[in-house]
Amino acid sequence: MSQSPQVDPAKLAAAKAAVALVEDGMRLGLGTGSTASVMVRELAARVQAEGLSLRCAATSRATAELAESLGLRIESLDDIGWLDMTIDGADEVDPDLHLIKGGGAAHLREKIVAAASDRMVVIADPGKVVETLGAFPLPVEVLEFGFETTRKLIRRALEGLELGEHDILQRLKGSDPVVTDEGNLILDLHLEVIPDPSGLARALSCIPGVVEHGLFLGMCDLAIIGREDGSVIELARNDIDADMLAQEGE
Ligand SMILES: O=C[C@H](O)[C@H](O)[C@H](O)COP(=O)(O)O
Repeated sequence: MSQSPQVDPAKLAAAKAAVALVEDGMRLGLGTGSTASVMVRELAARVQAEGLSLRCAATSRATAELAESLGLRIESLDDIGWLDMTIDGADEVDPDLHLIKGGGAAHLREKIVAAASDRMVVIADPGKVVETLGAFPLPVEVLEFGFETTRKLIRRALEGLELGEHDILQRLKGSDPVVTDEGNLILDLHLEVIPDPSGLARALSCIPGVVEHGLFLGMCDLAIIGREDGSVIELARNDIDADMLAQEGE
């Protein structure tokens, strides 16, 4: 159940700090991705050591499989009903704690789980902290039906927001399309910068073939940024000094 020796010390520091927030009896959402996996391992170790009684919902099949392999029991979100806290990773975190998520194609389930939680705690390394969202391509989960039409409608929406011409690329694994846990496809929007995340989120949500986009706005309550030396910085909204964190990440 211990972490592998290669685990990133910054991710481990963030994961440990988040797991320290877990209390006996809590209902927890477990995120997806490499940082969330480190957290799931830390959580399983704490549960085993302290005999904590938790109810856990997973944000992906991969997380459910990992958690169960470590002895954590996973229940459906609907059976649990509501969660005290979700701990998840992110691809980008801005000074308002707005996020880009979905680098692992799990943002749809992640958003549903986060929305059903009293508190969303994000764990990340300093490289995820940005002044403005958008360098990480924004994942958008879309239906297979009318896939190219949806891509055109997204392009039109970007033009309407004066975001100009940008690559909107289908996510592939090798030469095969990435298919999400819900059986949908992913388009990655290479925007470089998103000056108005709320406007873009609204525009994308209006497109019928869009199932969910990876902008998490106003959902994150606390970001725990791990550092290589094992310490962490905890950020509430408007607390982020991206330059300082970037220097520490070098
Ligand atoms: O779809 C995946 C999730 O949103 C992940 O939480 C996000 O991509 C961060 O993953 P990682 O911790 O591997 O960088």
